[in-house]
Parts: sequence; C-alpha cells; structure tokens
Amino acid sequence: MAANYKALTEDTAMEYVKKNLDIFSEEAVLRCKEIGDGNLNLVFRVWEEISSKSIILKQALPYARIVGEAMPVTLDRARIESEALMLQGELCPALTPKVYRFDRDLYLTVMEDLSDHIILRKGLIEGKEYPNFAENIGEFMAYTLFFTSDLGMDQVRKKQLQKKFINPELCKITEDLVFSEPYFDAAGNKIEPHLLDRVEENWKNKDLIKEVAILKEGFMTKAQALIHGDLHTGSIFVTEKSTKVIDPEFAFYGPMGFDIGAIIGNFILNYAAQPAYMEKDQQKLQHYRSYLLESIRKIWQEFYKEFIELWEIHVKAPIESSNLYKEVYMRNLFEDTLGYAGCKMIRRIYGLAGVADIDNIKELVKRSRAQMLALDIGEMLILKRREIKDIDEVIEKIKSFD
Ligand SMILES: Nc1ncnc2c1ncn2[C@@H]1O[C@H](COP(=O)(O)OP(=O)(O)O)[C@@H](O)[C@H]1O
Ligand SMILES: CSC[C@H]1O[C@H](OP(=O)(O)O)[C@H](O)[C@@H]1O
Repeated sequence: MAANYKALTEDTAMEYVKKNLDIFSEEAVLRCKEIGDGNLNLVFRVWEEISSKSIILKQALPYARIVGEAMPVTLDRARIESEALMLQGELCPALTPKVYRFDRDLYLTVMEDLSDHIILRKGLIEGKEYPNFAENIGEFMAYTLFFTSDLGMDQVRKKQLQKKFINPELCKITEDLVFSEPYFDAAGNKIEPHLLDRVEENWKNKDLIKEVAILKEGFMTKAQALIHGDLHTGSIFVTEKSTKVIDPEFAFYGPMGFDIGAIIGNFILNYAAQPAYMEKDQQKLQHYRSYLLESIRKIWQEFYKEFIELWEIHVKAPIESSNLYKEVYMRNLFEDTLGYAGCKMIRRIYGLAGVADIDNIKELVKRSRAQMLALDIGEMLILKRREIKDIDEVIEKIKSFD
C-alpha cells in the first residue's frame, strides 16, 4: 500500500477537493456525502449548493466493502479503472463519464458527477423504459471491443495494452465468484434454505459443471479485447436519452462475450423479477417483459451491426477480411455471450454477491419464483448455447419458461 494512502471520510474528501482541485472557489461552502452502494469502493459526492457544481471522488479501499478486511483486494484496481475509463472515453466520449484526475497515492479517481442520471438497474426495477439504451450500449461494446482487439488495433500495441491491464486479483474474484463457487458448497455462497435442493442439483450436474469449466477457461485464456469486465446494469447510468458506462475496475484482456453476456444476463434477471413487482397489473407486466426481451434482441443486433461495420471499414488484411472467418468469429462470440450470460445469472442467485432486482422481492414465494426462473434460464443458456440458432430463438426459449 502507498505510504500516503488513507481512506477518506466525508470531511477529508471535502478538504481534498479544496486543496487539490480548482473546481470550486476558495470561499465555496462545500457539502459531501458518501454514496457508494457497490460491493467494493467508497464514492463521495462533493457539491456546492449555491452554484450547483458537483464532483465525484471514487476511492478504492484495501479490501472489498461487502466483506470487510477479511477480503483484501488490491488498490491497483483504482488505477485500472481510471485508465480504462480514459481509454473508453477516447473511443466513446458520449457514453463515458469524464475523468478529471487520478491520484496515485490515494487510489482516487475524480470524475464527472452523473447524479442527473439513474443507475439502470434501479430504473428497470421501477419499470422504466430507455428508448436509446440498446443502441448506445451496442455502440459502446462494438467500439471498445473492436478497437482494443487484434482486428481494430496494431497487434504489438495490443500486447502492450494487455500488459498495462493485467488485473490478476480482480480476475481471480470473477473466476471464484462467477465460475467456481456456485458449483460447490463454498463458504461464501448465500443459499436461502428454499433454494438448497435446486442448488444441490447444480452441484451434481456434470454437464453443467463441464460447460462452466469450458467458459471459465475461455475467461482465463481468451485475450480478445480490453473488456469492461463487470458490465451489469448496476455499472450503467441512464436517462431517457443518455447512457454512461461506469466502474470498469475489472477491466482486462478477456473474451468479448463476457461483456455482452453480462448485460444480457442482467436484463434477464430483471425479466425474472418483474412478475413480483407488477403482479397486480398483468397488462403492464406483459408490456414491460416484452420491452425487456426486445431490448435484449436489440442489444445483440446493434452490437453485431456496429461491430461488423467497423470490421468492414477498418480491416484491410486479406486473411482477416474473409467473410467465412467473420461468420465463424461472430458465431463463437454469440455462443460465448449466451454462456457468460447464464453464468452471470446463476452466480447472482446464491453466490456471495446478490442482485437487487431479485433480493428486493420481500415475499418469499415470489422471490423464490424469480430465483428458480433465473436459475432455469441461466442453465439453459449455458447448456444450449451451441444449438441456439440466433437471438430470436433465445427470446423464444426465454418465453417458453412461462
Ligand atoms: N460518476 C458518478 N456520478 C454519480 N454517482 C456515482 C458515480 N459513480 C458512482 N456513483 C454512485 O456510486 C455507486 C457505486 O459506484 P460503483 O462505481 O458501482 O462502485 P463499486 O466499484 O463499489 O461497485 C453507484 O451505484 C452510484 O450510485
Ligand atoms: C467481492 S466483489 C463482488 C462482486 O462485486 C462486483 O460488482 P459491483 O461492485 O459492481 O457490484 C463484481 O461483480 C464482483 O463479482
């Protein structure tokens, strides 16, 4: 740990802003609130009432906030996050918060305050619709993944970037929490008693475990692009018109399908949860679930369209211009996307870190229905990913569980 590192408090965060940033005037009366609700870090909002100017300070703790000091986690994740935000900002300026400074002593990123946006997960739980989201996130993924892959950048530079974004400790968290612990009786799992029989089925399911092991191997070895690494609906801020992707501290060179699968898997988690929230209005429920499924279809289609466009414009080498190669590449990416979506769903039902869409359902019977549905869809995506023809078939298969 850097000698000068100290976790900030609301008071010291304000002092830091006054001393180090020239955003506010010297006489400004500042206020500060710690607003972090994630599993890992501190997030301070500092603002001045009269000018309505504000700023966000995000600081890594030397451990995971959700567990405490018993789970040490490298502070270097703050560097990875700020550097990934800056790179994503170059590729997709409209879809990324502005980073003003990274403090290497305090592992602190100073960035744009997005409080006029809402975390997408919250919006979806409230049943809101975001007409531009699928297009925006499709573009974000196409640009960030294409231009950091061997297709979209110089191959020597790519390897240098890979070195900069080696992120072993955070990858190990994902390897454990997403791909390993849900498949045995790990101490960190949070298994509600009514789920135990269903969870034990997973532990005994040899096919499922084999397929998850294959996906885990891909996560650990397929250095395809600089992926966000944790692209769930809690890592995205939205308004009706705008989308901003935050929190890339898990970024590393990994399989592209892990990002696309994360977003699709989290939309399906919301789909599984919605009957509990909208039970009293079946028409509204049907409408909203169609919206969620349409979003999934559009997210994949927009990503696909943008990615292929970039490929056609930027790739001139004869080998990588092969149309047959493109087909195989996109098919593999589709299968990875489905497999990782399934893994990301299952881990959220009984692994260490839950998901608000489902955890917020107070009534046990309704929560259990949502959990079982998510487990069944997750398992189907992992096991059937090679047989599923296209995104339309994914939607049909999800619907068939009702
Ligand atoms: N740039 C920002 N503007 C406004 N609020 C933010 C910003 N970044 C994070 N937050 C708030 O802090 C919360 C936690 O941030 P996040 O980056 O997800 O932390 P963690 O890495 O701990 O998961 C978010 O859910 C959001 O409410
Ligand atoms: C002990 S970290 C658990 C979990 O938290 C991260 O997500 P977030 O902080 O965005 O909620 C990541 O998904 C990790 O797997």
